[in-house]
Amino acid sequence: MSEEHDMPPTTSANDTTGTTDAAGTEDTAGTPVDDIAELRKEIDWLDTEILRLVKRRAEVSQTIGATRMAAGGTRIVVNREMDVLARYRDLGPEGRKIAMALLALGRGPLGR
Ligand SMILES: C=C(O[C@@H]1C=C(C(=O)O)C=C[C@H]1O)C(=O)O
Repeated sequence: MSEEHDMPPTTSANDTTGTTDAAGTEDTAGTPVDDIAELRKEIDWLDTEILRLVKRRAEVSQTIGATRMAAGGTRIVVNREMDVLARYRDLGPEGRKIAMALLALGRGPLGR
C-alpha cells in the first residue's frame, strides 16, 4: 500500500508570472513558453495519479456495497452519497458531475 508515486515537489514552472524564456517569449498568462513541456509532464503525472485513485475508490466502494448487500443491507446509503456530493461542491456543476461519476463507478457495471 505504501508505494512511491514521485513527481512533487513541483518544478518552479508555476508562479513565474512576468518572467520570460531565453527568447523573451511568454504566453498571455505570463508563463514562459519553455515551461509548457514541464507543465505537461505534471499534467500527465496528475492524470496517472487521478486514474489510480479513482480505480481504487471504485474498488473500495464496490467492496463495501457487496459486503453490505450480502448482509441484507441496501446498495445505496443516501446520506453518505450526499456527503460525497458536498465534498465536490467547490468545483461547481463540474464537481457535481465528477462526484456523480465516482458514485456510479462505485456501483460497478450493474449500477449504471
Ligand atoms: C461506499 C459505500 O456505499 C455506497 C457508495 C458510496 C460511495 O461510493 O461513496 C457511498 C454510499 C453508498 O451509497 C458506503 O456506504 O460507504
